Amino acid sequence: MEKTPSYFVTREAPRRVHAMNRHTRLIVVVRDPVTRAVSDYAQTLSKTPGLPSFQALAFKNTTTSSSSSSSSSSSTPTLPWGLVDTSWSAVRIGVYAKHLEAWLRYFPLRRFLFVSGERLVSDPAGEMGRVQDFLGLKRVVGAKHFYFNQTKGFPCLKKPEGSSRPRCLGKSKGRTHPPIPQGALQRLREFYRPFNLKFYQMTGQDFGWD
Ligand SMILES: Nc1ncnc2c1ncn2[C@@H]1O[C@H](COP(=O)(O)OS(=O)(=O)O)[C@@H](OP(=O)(O)O)[C@H]1O
Repeated sequence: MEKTPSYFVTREAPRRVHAMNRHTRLIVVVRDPVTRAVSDYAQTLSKTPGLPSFQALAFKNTTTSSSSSSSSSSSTPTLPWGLVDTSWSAVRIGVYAKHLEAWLRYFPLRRFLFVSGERLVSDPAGEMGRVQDFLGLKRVVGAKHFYFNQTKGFPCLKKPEGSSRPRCLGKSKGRTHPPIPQGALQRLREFYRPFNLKFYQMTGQDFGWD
């Protein structure tokens, strides 16, 4: 088993994984692409003080007002958040339908399991049940292995193997997200909507992100 999030969005990865073993089972954890973009930004921000704002990176030609500087009153006003900048990786990675398209050229859909990032938090045992079934394993990990840690705000493991103490994921998982203007989030939501719908169609699963 290997976990490398960037495989999903790396052009050469499907061909190489297929060449290595065409029977490979592929598990993809996906969450709302808007929240994912903010999470990605929060991670970069924690390592890069002075990083431009989320909206400066997510949109091309950002203006903060809907009135353009154009002297012509008949000209179309500039949209507050401009065009979404798909060259920014935090935005690009969330276009799941595009990435999946590349993988489906090499692997049939039955080789994939799509895990909902939201349900992994709200119902970790349920999602882990699906993972075990998909891998053809006996259901060993279940509800009794998890508890909700109020301080962390996430589920944690009761007792990992070889330890008598509970264990949560590290500080870099489940960070507080910086505040982002509502309008910017709304604009991104609109941008992702058609891609999300395509992704639901491709996978036969509705992740409920809209
Ligand atoms: N149990 C539990 N504990 C803590 N965090 C949890 C858990 N389950 C899922 N998550 C979510 O995992 C997000 C971080 O995972 P990443 O995919 O960014 O990890 S990685 O950097 O790719 O390894 C992290 O995203 P952020 O909340 O944005 O930090 C969490 O929301």
